[in-house]
Amino acid sequence: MTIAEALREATQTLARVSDTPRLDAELLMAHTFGISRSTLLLKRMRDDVPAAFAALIARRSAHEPVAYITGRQDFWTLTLKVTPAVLIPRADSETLIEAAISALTERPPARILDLGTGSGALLLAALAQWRDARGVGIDASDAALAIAQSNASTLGFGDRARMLPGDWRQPGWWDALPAPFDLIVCNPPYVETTAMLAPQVMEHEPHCALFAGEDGLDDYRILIPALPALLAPEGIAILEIGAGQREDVAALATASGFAVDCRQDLAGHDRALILRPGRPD
Ligand SMILES: C[S@@+](CC[C@H](N)C(=O)[O-])C[C@H]1O[C@@H](n2cnc3c(N)ncnc32)[C@H](O)[C@@H]1O
Repeated sequence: MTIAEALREATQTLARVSDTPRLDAELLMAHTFGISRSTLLLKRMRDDVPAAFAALIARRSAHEPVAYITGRQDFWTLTLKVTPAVLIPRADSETLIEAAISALTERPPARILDLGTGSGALLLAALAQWRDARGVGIDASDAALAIAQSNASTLGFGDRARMLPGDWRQPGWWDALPAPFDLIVCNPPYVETTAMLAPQVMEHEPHCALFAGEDGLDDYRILIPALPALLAPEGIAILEIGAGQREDVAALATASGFAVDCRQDLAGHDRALILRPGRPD
């Protein structure tokens, strides 16, 4: 069997479980060879590959996400290690970095905080963007922090990034943080507990990264009132939001004294709220 034939067959198999079957098949074939997807076309089939590839296709067919199978996910300019301990960083979340760059062209941030850092995606993308900045990522999950720390070290940001345990459901959770910050980024859990998610999310990604009460707003209710104490006077906070949450989250932000802007993702959905202190609408 050639690589092209194996990919064709796998694409047909994965069409049952994936919206991107050909891409998934190519990523898993490249992973089997231990090469990048872009160099796959230059390869010839090797004897050991079909069986190993078939095992990966079986895992993907059982809804396991490609990123957990390969152990890596691209985000912004970075390739991050991921395991089932962390949410797989989504391309939509890059909207927060784009919003930060637009808002901070005149004032590069020196001190950055990432609330619920997971794999470290947002903090590390920001540190890649602003090479003189330092940052802190917090997470309630020790397993996630270990991944974030590993990503920071692998990417060479170990001396500029600190990953700290912290649970914003505990009183005084921000006392130990080295505030104030010029930029706070946060992609909190925001899915309604009753939501039906795709099996590849529901059965494999950490629920503590996803669900936030009946209306999905529990974590915003805790986090937003704490932001004024964490931000520098000219600082900004950028929060990811889910479908239909713009008005409710903006109302929480306005009630805490913020002026609020919104940035849409590439699909045209409201995705990032930009909060500036002290200038209510
Ligand atoms: C939606 S994920 C975002 C991960 C990463 N920032 C990203 O964008 O890919 C939310 C993260 O918040 C963390 N988290 C959930 N509840 C938390 C809490 N009460 N305190 C601190 N972190 C929490 C989860 O462990 C998870 O890593």
